[in-house]
Amino acid sequence: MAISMGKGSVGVLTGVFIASLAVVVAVLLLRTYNLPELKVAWKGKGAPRIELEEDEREQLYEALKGALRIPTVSFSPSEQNTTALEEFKEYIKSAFPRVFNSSLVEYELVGGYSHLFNVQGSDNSLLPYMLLAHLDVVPATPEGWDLPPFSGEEKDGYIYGRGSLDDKSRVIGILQALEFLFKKGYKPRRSFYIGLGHDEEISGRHGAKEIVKTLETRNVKLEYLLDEGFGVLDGVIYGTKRPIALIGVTEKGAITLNLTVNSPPGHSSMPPRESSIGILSAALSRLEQNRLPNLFGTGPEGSTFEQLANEFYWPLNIMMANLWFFNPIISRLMALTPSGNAIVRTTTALTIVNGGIKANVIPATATATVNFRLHPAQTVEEVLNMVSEIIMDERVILSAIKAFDPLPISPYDEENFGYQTLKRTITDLFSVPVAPAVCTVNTDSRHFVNLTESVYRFSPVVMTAEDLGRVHGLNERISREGFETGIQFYWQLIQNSDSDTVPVHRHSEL
Ligand SMILES: CCCCCCCC/C=C\CCCCCCCC(=O)N[C@@H](CCC(N)=O)C(=O)O
Ligand SMILES: [Zn+2]
Ligand SMILES: [Zn+2]
Repeated sequence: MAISMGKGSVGVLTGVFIASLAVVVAVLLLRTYNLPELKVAWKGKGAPRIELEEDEREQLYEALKGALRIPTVSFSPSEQNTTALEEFKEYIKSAFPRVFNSSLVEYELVGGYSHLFNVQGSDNSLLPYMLLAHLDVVPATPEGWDLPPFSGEEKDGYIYGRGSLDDKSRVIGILQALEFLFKKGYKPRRSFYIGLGHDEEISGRHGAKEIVKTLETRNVKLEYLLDEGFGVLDGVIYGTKRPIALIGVTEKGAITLNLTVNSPPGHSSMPPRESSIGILSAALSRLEQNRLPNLFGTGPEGSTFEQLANEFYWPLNIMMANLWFFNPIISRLMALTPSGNAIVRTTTALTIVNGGIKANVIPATATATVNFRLHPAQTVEEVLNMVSEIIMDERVILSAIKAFDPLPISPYDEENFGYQTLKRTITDLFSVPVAPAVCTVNTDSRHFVNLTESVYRFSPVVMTAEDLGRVHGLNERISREGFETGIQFYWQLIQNSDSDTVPVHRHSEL
């Protein structure tokens, strides 16, 4: 039976369609332009800036350069340069005499080479907080560097060296800020700890974990903890109008999975139809081709982009403010770049492969290692199940040598003392918007979740995409100005943390 419509019905349908479209557009625009301003001004005064004399300024650069010259390299989980770790102990003692000799500081060595400082405040009713950093670095050879990686040399206003970003500038920055504070007669009201791990680059088992055990035996609870993170990102997030500070409120989980295939060895002149290397390669290829699902918006990354919506150029601002509508497009766009892809899903990285001993021998065994970084909405168990389904071959033996779930999401509401104190200090110093984010790499802070629910990751420096490539890469360096600003940050954060109340915003002035 044919359905016929009169001219009138068509007109009504068109009218309904146009009205619906208008409603959708109105909602999109309202949500975009009614977003609260990112608040960047605060009630009351924050800590004033440090005023440095010229000799003090030189002293802080020299302190960093000296630290960069000590090659505290973590080569592998079982090999560290312990001579350098010993030297580093003596170095910080001589570079920061006020910190080590103050009657307000209890200092102890933990796990052989890690350092724990307890700075006594005057008000025991306030929970202490903790600043965490690590003094070990990944290896570096001089090839490809403009200046040798362990020379601490300077060029065009930049101090070069392995660790100048990750993470010796924070180690030295925190100690230097405290040294200056003591020099000016500062006495903290709130107690705090400084923890300097010596094996973060190889999991923190003997450093950060031992610090945690030490504090746990003393029943210590923390108001908040701050460790390394991405910092103030300039031009890194596509489509943003100005630099953005991201505070890591969680970090991705991780699995290191070994794959092994055994098959009968033999002469290469009579190869089997399938060899251990062939079976393994097919499994690896399936893993790389079948990425785990795009989960954009199911973890705190949705909040990051919604909170930052006003910071994007048109039309991205409308899309970010309305993820309920544009999620399918944004999630696909994000997956196009490696850094965006790391945010939207559990990533799969093939990192080690081994097999074969001689050109005319069919090997008995082939092995590989795959490193997964887990999206906050997934667990180790779920990912391992998905991986087995993708490989679908019982000849491939799977064994997880390291696995942990994504870290809990730390609070970032207006009542949280740690988050708001950090946010205030960042906005006072850098005058940029601040948003919560997922940290896509792992840090020592993950060992501290039993001591506080408020674990944050933020490094006080402006980073471009090029700078991010220098972390663990070539020509790692920090500008003189960037380093000094970082010290300002800790100088102010320590004083702002003395407050017993949560900082309160007032309307944006930027
Ligand atoms: C005065 C202060 C100046 C501050 C300057 C700080 C500059 C830092 C800028 C960026 C740092 C980026 C942070 C990178 C963290 C990388 C962490 C990492 O690689 N973790 C490993 C952990 C490995 C493990 N075994 O656990 C990883 O995720 O693989
Ligand atoms: Zn680091
Ligand atoms: Zn590192």
